[in-house]
Amino acid sequence: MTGLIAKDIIRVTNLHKSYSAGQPVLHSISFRLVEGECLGIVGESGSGKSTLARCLLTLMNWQSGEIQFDGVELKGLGNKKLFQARAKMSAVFQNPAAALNSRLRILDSLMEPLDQRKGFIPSFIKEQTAGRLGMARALLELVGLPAEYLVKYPHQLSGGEKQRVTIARAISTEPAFIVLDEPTASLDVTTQSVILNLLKDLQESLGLSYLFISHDLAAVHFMSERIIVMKNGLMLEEFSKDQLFDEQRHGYTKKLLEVFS
Ligand SMILES: Nc1ncnc2c1ncn2[C@@H]1O[C@H](COP(=O)(O)OP(=O)(O)OP(=O)(O)O)[C@@H](O)[C@H]1O
Repeated sequence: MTGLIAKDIIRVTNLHKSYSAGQPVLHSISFRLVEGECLGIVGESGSGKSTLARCLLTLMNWQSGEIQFDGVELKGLGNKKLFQARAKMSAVFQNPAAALNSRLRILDSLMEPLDQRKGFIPSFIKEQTAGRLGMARALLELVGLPAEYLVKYPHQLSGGEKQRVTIARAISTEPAFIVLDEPTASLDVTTQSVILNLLKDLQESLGLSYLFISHDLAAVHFMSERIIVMKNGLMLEEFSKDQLFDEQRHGYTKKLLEVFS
């Protein structure tokens, strides 16, 4: 990236959010996420990470502040523009079992986003004449699953395999950015590390932009170039990966470091 000015994919300015009449759960949140980077957000349970993710994905409203996505202010967008913005975002959540319809074969769950965008072929699929089945095979191959899995149902897959499918689905439309909200929290330790490595490899090979959310500082440090620490809806600090162990880190960050595995 030397010599090039990276483009902002997300620019959040002074974001405030509260649920109904309750206490604010996000206070004055401001940050940017640039194209091709992984920005990590870490904080204990209840710090507001998922609320922030849901605002960015336009799954909920916020009271004040701006969220620009790819240069477009998201608040107040009409249906058509909102649909266009959402088509350029995707997400992988904690529980892959809930993300896959138990009555659909993997082929149909995997292809849901592409089925809605007839004629779109992701540029990373080399065989441009592959057809629906060919694209599905290529997507599974990208996440290390064999083509036989296309005819299986979710209950026939392990948690890690299911999460591979949701990752393949999330990248299938070549989104401008992907929210990864605790994508390994429901997996055993070995599978967590395999999935994190897969996500990192995909980011590097396809130039993906990630917002990676976790309560696990070690995972955030592994995945991210920059890290934001949140507590009680506030951004306590933001720093680059190599500054995590600096003496000047906030006491709360140092506490999170104590459980660094
Ligand atoms: N739908 C809701 N209605 C009211 N309050 C909510 C709602 N969702 C979350 N909250 C509250 O907002 C605060 C932030 O929750 P949020 O889920 O964003 O935190 P988090 O950091 O993602 O936590 P976790 O790591 O446990 O998922 C919490 O106090 C939570 O109780």
